[in-house]
Amino acid sequence: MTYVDDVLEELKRKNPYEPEFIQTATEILRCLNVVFERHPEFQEAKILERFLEPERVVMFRVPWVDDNGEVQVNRGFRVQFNSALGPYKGGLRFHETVNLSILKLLGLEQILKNSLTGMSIGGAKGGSDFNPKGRSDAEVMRFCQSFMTELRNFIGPDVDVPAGDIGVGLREVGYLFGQYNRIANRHTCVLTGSGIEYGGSLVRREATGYGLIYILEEALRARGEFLEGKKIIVSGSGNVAIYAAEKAIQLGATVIAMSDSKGYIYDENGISIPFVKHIKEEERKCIYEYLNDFPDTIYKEGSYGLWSIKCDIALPCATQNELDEDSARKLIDNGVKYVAEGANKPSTPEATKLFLKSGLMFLPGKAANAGGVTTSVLEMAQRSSNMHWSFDEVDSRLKRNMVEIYRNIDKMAKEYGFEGNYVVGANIAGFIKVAKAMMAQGIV
Ligand SMILES: NC(=O)C1=CN([C@@H]2O[C@H](COP(=O)(O)OP(=O)(O)OC[C@H]3O[C@@H](n4cnc5c(N)ncnc54)[C@H](OP(=O)(O)O)[C@@H]3O)[C@@H](O)[C@H]2O)C=CC1
Ligand SMILES: N=C(CCC(=O)O)C(=O)O
Repeated sequence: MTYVDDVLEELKRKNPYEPEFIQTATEILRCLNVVFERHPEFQEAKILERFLEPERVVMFRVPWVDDNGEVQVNRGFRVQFNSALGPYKGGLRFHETVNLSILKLLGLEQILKNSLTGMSIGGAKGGSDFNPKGRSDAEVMRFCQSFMTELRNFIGPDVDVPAGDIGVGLREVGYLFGQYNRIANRHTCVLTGSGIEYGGSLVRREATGYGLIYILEEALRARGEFLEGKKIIVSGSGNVAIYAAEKAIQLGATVIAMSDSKGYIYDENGISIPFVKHIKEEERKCIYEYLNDFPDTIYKEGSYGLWSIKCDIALPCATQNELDEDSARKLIDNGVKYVAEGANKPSTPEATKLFLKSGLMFLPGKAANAGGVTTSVLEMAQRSSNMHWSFDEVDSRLKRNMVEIYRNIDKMAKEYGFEGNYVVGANIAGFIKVAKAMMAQGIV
């Protein structure tokens, strides 16, 4: 048994009811054995034991009243995982599946993702089991106001700066922002992904999706390949999926399928992103509505079948564990050459293992979807300096950062003898920077 094996066994014992957290911790730790061979000092200082224990977890009651006058009660969380590199930074997720295990998975991933950006930000994640889908604007507002009334005790520009994630878009960030300003009486950068008119940054809405394509484009370029003419399937049709599809099409690819939680649409000639935007961003409806304007499009219920469509590139942009081993096998058998994760941990460990074994180019989410948090930090920089950069200025900084992330994980993978394995490259590159910061700051 290695040091990592011992730590993992103890982690499973201490967290017996957190399968999602253990799943992602296992993947990360399996990449780190080689690090501890070169850095025995990390083991002496118990860096790994401290890295895997959140610095703080808050859980709180969120009472609110629905449009029928009925009292509702939800549960809110903020997992402030690691601040060795700077103030906590990470999204808020509103979805009925939210629980501590999933938020610790996301928080652990966020530490490494934020480290890979090269920016001075720690890792956190939060949210609630509240599902905004089907709720009126007034109900979403009342929920957000109640949620922020409690969360504001734990966040701040130099402490913890949340942002959006599943179920938390421009509308939700606006209500959260308004409530914070009202009760804290401070107009400060306490949330990113805000509206442009009240201090938000251009490109933040597009950033995760655009950044995914920028890092994919760099990986293709390194192989003498281009997006031009490639057929792409994208899971999800939310913020990340829409803007990944938009940028891929701008660069000459064809997006032939997209999904939501109810089903997927497929058109070999290409999906109209402006119409998907209209359905999802403006009307907040199901992707099935796409057939109203494009009746020849194929629609299938259930998002799972999406992965059986033949494509060159697969971009899972919906949610964790949406792409399992069977789906990975279908993609590989159909000749997929590139997989880049827009979502957080969308590929199961078995699917990831199969992708890596098959030799295709696989970019893990902690590197590939870091464009969102990168641009969140650009938003913080603009707000603190009361500047407002142009779209092109922010977009070029985003692109540069995604290229840098790719080069860093590629270099680290080679340095540790795992050339082309970007899961190892990302986990080692992200971890070493955090570990060195933790060593420098003593036993805290
Ligand atoms: N927003 C951001 O800044 C970032 C987000 N991410 C990650 O990207 C992913 C998508 O987030 P985002 O686009 O912001 O979220 P959105 O809420 O905007 O969109 C989520 C999309 O995924 C679909 N979806 C949600 N749950 C499931 C499910 N269980 N099965 C199938 N489809 C599902 C939704 O379908 P439906 O419309 O039917 O609900 C929707 O199309 C998440 O993993 C998130 O953590 C990563 C980095 C940054
Ligand atoms: N949801 C996000 C965005 C986090 C942020 O912009 O602070 C993520 O990186 O998963």
